[in-house]
Amino acid sequence: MTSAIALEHVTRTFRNGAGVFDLDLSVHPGEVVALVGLNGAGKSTLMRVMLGMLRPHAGDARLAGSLLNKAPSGEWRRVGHLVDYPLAYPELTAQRNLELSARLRGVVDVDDAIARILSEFALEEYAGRKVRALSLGNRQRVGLAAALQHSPRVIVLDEPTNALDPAGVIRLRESLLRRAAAGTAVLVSSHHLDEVARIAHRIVVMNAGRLIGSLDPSIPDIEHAFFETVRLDDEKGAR
Ligand SMILES: Nc1ncnc2c1ncn2[C@@H]1O[C@H](COP(=O)(O)OP(=O)(O)OP(=O)(O)O)[C@@H](O)[C@H]1O
Repeated sequence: MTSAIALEHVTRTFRNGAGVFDLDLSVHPGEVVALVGLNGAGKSTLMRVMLGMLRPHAGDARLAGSLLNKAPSGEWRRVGHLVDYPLAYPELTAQRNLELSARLRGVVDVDDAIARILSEFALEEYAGRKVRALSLGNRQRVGLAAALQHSPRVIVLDEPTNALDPAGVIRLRESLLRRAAAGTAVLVSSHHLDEVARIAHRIVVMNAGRLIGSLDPSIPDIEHAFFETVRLDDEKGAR
């Protein structure tokens, strides 16, 4: 099966020597892959390379089998992502922001898509408010709504539960599980190990810019397994 999105031997470093090194990672349609790692491990950098926001120094990034710079625009329209900050114009209302982002993605029935996503993320009462006047969590909900309203076939979310309240976390979990069950490929990073264990088919561990192994989401003490994996890798590096 062609990967929905993939990195092959990707390296991208920064001037200070940090970055990501020789990464291989594929996410297939219908699969939820969680990316976990300590602060600075390289999760956001990996996602930025995967989305074409950073050009790799070595290796290839692919979308639906095509190199990113050759992927048809129709494939890009089927990508939904939230990396870094929610992409919203603060002076416009939540509704207007969703409308603009839906049009950019070629959504046909914009009103219908917005009504659905507002309900999915319980944003109806905030639709008419300017984004700058929303709470952090509600701004995050608007960012997620903008990333998901066009029913993407590939979803990449960097720490999407940041600032969400428990109800928001549950809504997002249900949304991602439903989308994956319908064939969408999902890559999500998080520091909440128990939460990702609930939704991920695979949990991939990053440390110091490398992928160092995977964790079985069904194991009982996922936090212990995570720290043990990182500790063993650090010990190897120190030898
Ligand atoms: N633009 C940049 N210039 C220099 N170094 C950078 C840049 N972006 C990231 N880095 C470095 O690359 C490494 C990986 O950062 P990255 O943000 O990908 O980690 P992360 O796993 O997403 O961390 P966190 O969990 O804190 O969000 C870090 O050491 C970071 O300081």
